[in-house]
Amino acid sequence: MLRIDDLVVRYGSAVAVDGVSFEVGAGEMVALVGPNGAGKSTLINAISGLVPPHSGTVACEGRIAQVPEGRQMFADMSVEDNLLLGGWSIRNRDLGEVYDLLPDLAGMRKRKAGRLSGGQQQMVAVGRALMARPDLLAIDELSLGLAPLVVAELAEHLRFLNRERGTAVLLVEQEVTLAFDVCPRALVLEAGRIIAAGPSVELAQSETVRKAYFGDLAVAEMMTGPTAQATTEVST
Ligand SMILES: Nc1ncnc2c1ncn2[C@@H]1O[C@H](COP(=O)(O)OP(=O)(O)OP(=O)(O)O)[C@@H](O)[C@H]1O
Repeated sequence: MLRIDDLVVRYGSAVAVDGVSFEVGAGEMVALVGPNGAGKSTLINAISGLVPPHSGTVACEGRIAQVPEGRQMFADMSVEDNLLLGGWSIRNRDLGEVYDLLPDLAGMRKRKAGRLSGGQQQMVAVGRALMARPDLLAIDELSLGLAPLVVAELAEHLRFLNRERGTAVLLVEQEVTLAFDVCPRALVLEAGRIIAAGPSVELAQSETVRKAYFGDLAVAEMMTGPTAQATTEVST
């Protein structure tokens, strides 16, 4: 449903995304990981149309909605008003589906968004994106600044959305373990290029990926146990 071909994004003369190509199928959950400055946010912003590409194409069969880095709540507005802003582009004022999918939001709908916890705000940010009735949810850093238990709960909500509504997810995430756990397939970006791609369980086993990008994180053991086979394709 999403197809990226040879995408290049520049900031002046600096190349932030350097010839990236990949696809996300309908209802698929794909993680985009990589070190700081790799170009993850730039790539997701280009996919959402927030930054213009220098060259290449972004083709999407359905609607994309983004959950931005840092959540970007309208702090003085209520949760409900923040949600309604998410439906603005398609004139959707029906909050029912979002409250069905994320029932906690209904309970806090009159509260000011700025007074909520980080985890609650992230849930509002996801709900706000869902108001656009997206076929693909592009999430920039779900776990940013949140406690592990809160992140685990949000991840469960994502899996539920994907299962119940078939929403595809492109998850940009610093927390590699989380990203690999939530998304069956992953892309590893470095210096604007995809340097590895494949099933998350296999990427987690890749020595190259682990050593170069995730230090000593025992991602593989956490996900699959130490005996799983490494079959990932890694290009340099
Ligand atoms: N608005 C901008 N103007 C100029 N350069 C930028 C801008 N935004 C990002 N960059 C640069 O583009 C490169 C990619 O940045 P980007 O934020 O996309 O990476 P990232 O992988 O999301 O990093 P992080 O995980 O730290 O958010 C970096 O070198 C960054 O300094």
